[in-house]
Amino acid sequence: MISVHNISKKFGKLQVLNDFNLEFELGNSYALMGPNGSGKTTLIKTILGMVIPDSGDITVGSQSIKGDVSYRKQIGYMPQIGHYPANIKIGQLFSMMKDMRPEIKNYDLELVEAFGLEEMKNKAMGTLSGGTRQKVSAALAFLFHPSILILDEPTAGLDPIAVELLKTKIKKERARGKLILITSHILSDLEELTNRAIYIYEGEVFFSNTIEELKEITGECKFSPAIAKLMEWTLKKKSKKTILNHV
Ligand SMILES: Nc1ncnc2c1ncn2[C@@H]1O[C@H](COP(=O)(O)OP(=O)(O)OP(=O)(O)O)[C@@H](O)[C@H]1O
Repeated sequence: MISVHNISKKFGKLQVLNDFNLEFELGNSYALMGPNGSGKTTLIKTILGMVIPDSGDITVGSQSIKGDVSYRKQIGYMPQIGHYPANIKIGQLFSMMKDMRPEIKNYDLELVEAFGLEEMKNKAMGTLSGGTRQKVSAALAFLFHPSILILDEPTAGLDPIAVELLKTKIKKERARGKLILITSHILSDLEELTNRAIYIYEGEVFFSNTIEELKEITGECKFSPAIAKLMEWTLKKKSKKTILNHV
């Protein structure tokens, strides 16, 4: 469904993505992991066309993302931090989004209802708490029944009740055969929500396979120690590089 072919991206001298090749299929849920600053958000923004890669191509369905942006209609995106005009009210924001997709008559309002956003429709976005703003971002991501959901740290800043509501919704959509891509540093959430793991480190894809395979190659039967071992391996790789650089 999404094919990432030989994508590279530098910011100044920093090589953030170095020749990335990844395949994302419908019906799978992907945990995108890596240390802070390893390029997770950059990869997501490249898929969304918000960051232009230096080389390579991405296809969504059979459509290249270069040029025609209509592929984005298939994607629901929940950003790490949602930026909205301060004066716009929650209700107005949803109306505006609906006006942008007049062809869609049937909305997914499950999260709007679960989070009680209808009752807050007259509150201005600029007055909302961080968590409420996250609830709005989550509800917008699901609004048009997209077949692909890209969720950048979706549970960060949400209270425990909202976290459970959102996780239930993500699992429901996964069961419906959607493609879900999640970044998070909360391993228990990733273990619960995903079946495939991608670990990126220093601009490269260090691991991309099923969580079962991850457990097998690390010799760990639980997700969290398996990730810890992957991280150890990346650090060893780093120290080996450092030693070689000093020779
Ligand atoms: N527009 C930009 N201009 C310059 N540097 C950038 C830009 N966007 C990202 N970077 C840099 O690229 C690197 C990767 O950032 P990115 O946000 O993709 O990391 P991340 O893996 O999502 O991190 P985190 O886990 O902290 O959210 C960082 O060093 C960041 O400072």
